[in-house]
Parts: sequence; C-alpha cells; structure tokens
Amino acid sequence: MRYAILFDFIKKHKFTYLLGILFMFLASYIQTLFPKVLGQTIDIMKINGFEKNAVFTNLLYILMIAIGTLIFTFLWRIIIFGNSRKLESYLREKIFRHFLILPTQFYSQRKTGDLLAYSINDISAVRNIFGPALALSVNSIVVCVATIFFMVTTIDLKLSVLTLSSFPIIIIFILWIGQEIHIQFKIVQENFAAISDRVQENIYGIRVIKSFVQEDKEICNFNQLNNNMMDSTIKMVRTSSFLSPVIEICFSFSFVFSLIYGGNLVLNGTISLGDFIAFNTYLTMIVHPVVSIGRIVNLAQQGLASLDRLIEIFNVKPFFDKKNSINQLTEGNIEFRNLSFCYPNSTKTVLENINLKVPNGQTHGIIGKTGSGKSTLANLLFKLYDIEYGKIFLNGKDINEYSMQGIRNHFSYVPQDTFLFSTSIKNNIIFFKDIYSDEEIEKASQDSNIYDSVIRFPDQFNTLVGERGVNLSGGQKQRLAIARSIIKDPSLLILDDALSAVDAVTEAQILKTLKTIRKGKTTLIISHRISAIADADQIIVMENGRICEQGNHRKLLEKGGVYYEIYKDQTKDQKKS
Ligand SMILES: Nc1ncnc2c1ncn2[C@@H]1O[C@H](COP(=O)(O)OP(=O)(O)OP(=O)(O)O)[C@@H](O)[C@H]1O
Repeated sequence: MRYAILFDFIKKHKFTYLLGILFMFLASYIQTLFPKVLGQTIDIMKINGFEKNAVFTNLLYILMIAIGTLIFTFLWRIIIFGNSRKLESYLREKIFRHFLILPTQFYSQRKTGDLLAYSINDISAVRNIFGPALALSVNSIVVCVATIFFMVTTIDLKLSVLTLSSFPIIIIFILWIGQEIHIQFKIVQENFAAISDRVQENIYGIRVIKSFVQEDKEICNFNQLNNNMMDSTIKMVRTSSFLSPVIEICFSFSFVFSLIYGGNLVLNGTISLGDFIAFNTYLTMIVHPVVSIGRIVNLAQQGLASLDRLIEIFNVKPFFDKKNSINQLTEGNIEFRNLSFCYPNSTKTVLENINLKVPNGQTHGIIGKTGSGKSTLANLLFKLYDIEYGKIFLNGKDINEYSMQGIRNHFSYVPQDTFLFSTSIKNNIIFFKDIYSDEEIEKASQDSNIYDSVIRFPDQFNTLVGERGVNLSGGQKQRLAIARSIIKDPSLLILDDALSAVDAVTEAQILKTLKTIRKGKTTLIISHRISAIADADQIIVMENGRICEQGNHRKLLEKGGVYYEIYKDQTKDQKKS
C-alpha cells in the first residue's frame, strides 16, 4: 500500500492519537458554548433590576469554559505534537536505514544534497500534517459544525443561511489554491535540494576550488540556485497569500448581512439582543477556523508533496540476500567465466569476455590503462552490481549464492579514493568494532607502515583525523585504509591503486610485509606501477575491458607485449633520474 509506512506508525500509536483527538474535540466544543452563555447573560442584564445570581452563575460557566479549554488544549498539544515528533524521528530512522541498504547504483544516480533534503526538509513537512495540520483540522471541523449548529438551531435559520452563503465559494477557492501549492512546493523542495547539494559539494571540494581560484564562479553558480529557490518560494507564498484575504473578504460580507438582516430581526422582535450578540460572536468565532482551512491546505499540500518524494525513495528496492545464502567465505578461490559487464543505465561494455582463475593463497596483480576496467572487476566481487548466474564463482559456488554480509565480512577492499570517518585513528582502523585488542591495532598499523606516523601525533591512536581525514597526508590516509583492511585478516584482500600516494621505499616495505601476512590468503593488487605488482604470482594486463596478457613478471617481459611497453616506459624515467 502506498502510505503503508505511515499507517504502520499510526496503528502503533492509535490510542494516543484517539485520546489526543478526543481532547481536541472537547477543547474546541467547549469554546463554542461561550457565545450562547454570553448572549443569555446580556439578555438577563438588559432587564431592569436583573437577577444577580443568574448573572453570577453565567459568569461561573464562562470561567469553567475558559478553564476546560485550557486543560484540554494543554493535553492534546502534549499528545498530538509529541506524536508528530515521534513520527519525525521514526521516518528519519526508516529513511536512514533504507539509505544504508539501497544498492550502490542508487547512489550513482542521486546527489548527496538531494538525499539530505529528504532526511530533513521532507520529513519535517510530513510531520506538519500530523501536528499542526491535524490540530487545526479537528479544531476547524468541530468549531464550524458546532457553531453552525447553534446558529441554526438556537438563533435563526434564515439569518444563518444568508450570512454563511459565501462558504461554498471559500471552499472551492481553497481546494483550487491547494492544488497549486502542492505543485509549487515540490519545485521549492527540488530547489532546496539543489542548494544543499551545491553547499555540500563546495565545502567538500573547497581545496580544489581555492587552488583553481574558482570562488567567484562558484558564488555566481550558487547565487543562481539561490535565486531559483527565492523565486519558487516567492511564487508559492504569493499563491498562498491569496487565501486569507479572500476568506476575510467573504467574511466581511457575512458580517454586513448579519448587521443589516440580524439588526432588523432584533428591531422587529424575532430574536433578542442577546441572540444577536451571540450570533455575531459565533460568526467571529468561525472566522479563525475557516481562515485556518487555508493554513491546513497549505501544510497538508506541502506535507503530501514531501510524502510523495519520500515514498518515491522508499519504493526503490533495497538489496536483500536470498534465503539460505552462504555466509562463510574462509577461502579466496575466485573464478570469472566469460564475464561481460555494462553499468546500469549505460550501453558501454566495460568488461568483455573475462576468463580468469585466482586460486586461494595467490597474489595477482592487475595493470592496465586508465578506464580499462580494473576497478570494475574488483567491484563486482563485492556484489556492488547485479551479476547473472554462471559468471563469477567463489570457492566453486556462484557469487549469487553468497550473502552480501558474508562477502563483505570475509573480503576487504581498499579503494582508490580513501574514505576516512571524522573520528580517531583507532576508530578508523577498527571501524567502530570493539573486537580488536590494542596489540592487534598496533600490529595492523605496523604492517601498513603507518605506526611511526601515528605515534608521532600527540594523541597517537586517539588523534582525530578531521572530516574525511583532512588532517592527514594522502599517503597516511592510504596506509590507514590499508590498516583497516588487513586487521580483518580477510580471505580476499584487494588493493585498488591503494599505494599510489606512498613513496617507493614505503611501497616496497608494505608489499614485503603483505607477502608475509597474506601467506595462504588471496590478494589482488591493482596498480599503474609495475613495482607494486612485479612480485605477484600472476599479472593480468587489461586493455579496453579485456584481458590482453597474463603471466608472471618474467614471462610477460619475455613476451615483449603491452606489459613490456609499460615496463619500458616506467624504467626509462628511473634510468634518466
Ligand atoms: N558507476 C559507473 N557507471 C557507468 N560507468 C562507469 C561507472 N564506473 C566506471 N565506469 C566506466 O567504466 C570504465 C572502467 O572503469 P574502471 O574504474 O573500472 O577503470 P580502471 O581500469 O579501474 O581505471 P583507473 O585505472 O583510472 O582506475 C570506464 O570507462 C568508466 O568510465
């Protein structure tokens, strides 16, 4: 069901909602008793030598009405607004959970700022439906129905019909404006998402912007988005600003009819002066709820527009493992059989006819021109994209038989663009898993050659790395990411150009250590540098998504093909220096 996510929440909180609505009903209904009591009091006081006791009793009623309204209003506000805040937190948790289980390809098509807008603005707009909009609706319905009922039954039917004749016009107008607001609010939200995306991207890329002196251009781009946001908001405000004045004009006519026709009824004795005052008080009382209909429509349409956006996200199918999928992957035997691959929403074949066996315990190096498909090959081993059956085998079984969790628990991947969390070095190594001892953390950092750098920091392993590791050098970030991967002692370790920012000596040291600690386990080293893979058991050379050469360093040099050319190119520079 489309709104299932909301119904689940409402079902869970139905008793508090019912109680809150009951209190709202009582608070609103009690208010509508006031005009009649006021009218009666005036009629009593009109008579010479009026009964003081009767007036006193009526004043007591008025006081009780005020106290009752206060108590019930206090109670419903706590319950209903409390529930709306719970709903906000519930939706935020749901969307965050959903974001984490969505397939990787979802993130290739969405921008971060847009996703932030969902988590903040849209959820808050949905909350408004179940907070202020709900409260105003109940109040408006109860006050309008009760007031009209009292006007018609206790005062005068004709006078009521005449003064309320503008109501249908108001309702039609509100419904028409509501549709416009719905459309315009969606545009406002999209513009907000674009702004938040731009701010996020600029802050993230501030160093690049500064180094290319792009500040003015970026400010100009931002101003354009900001103006779009302002224009769309002003357009929406302009549309919604019609609501109140139109409603108020309609009411002015009602008051004119009431004064002319109602005044005549008093003069010819059809209704009393008290009734006339009560009628006008009813009319005054109804103005606020009817004007509120405009606000309710505003809030509801904004909330519904946001709800549509949220549901669109919730409808994106997350990845789920199939039943009985395998969790254990203690060995790293890998086989690609006739694998060809295109990225979703792309027609370009990125990998073509890949046939490759990596037996457990071996180290394979992968080299090739940029864009030749090396990272894609590695990504597919992590089930980042759907792969048909019969193409990739892990320990003799199809990759689709394994659970996502199983693969990611037993395999480790150090990507090209290292990502560090804004926390301590230690947390970045253990990745918030308190299962590693201090000795294991130190060992992993020694093996990845980052230990000496860490202990030179005043706070050592507790040093905060800053957002995305801004306080560390490129090489330090890479080595920290390697430490994070090797502490898991995975059955398959993939280093994707993960040594590109370290110097040749450090690279050699890390590779030497890896050789020891990775004995009996599979390692794939993707690199542009021959030095990083020369020692591998097998080297795969890729070109345009195909494996063009395969063998060990010596054999490939003897062959005098692509690998030999790369080797020649790289050693030529060394010889010169
Ligand atoms: N998410 C994606 N969607 C569509 N195409 C992609 C995506 N990621 C990569 N590609 C394309 O796939 C091809 C192979 O990319 P890949 O990253 O695997 O190359 P690579 O050999 O690792 O390159 P490099 O050495 O520069 O890292 C490239 O043409 C690239 O543009």
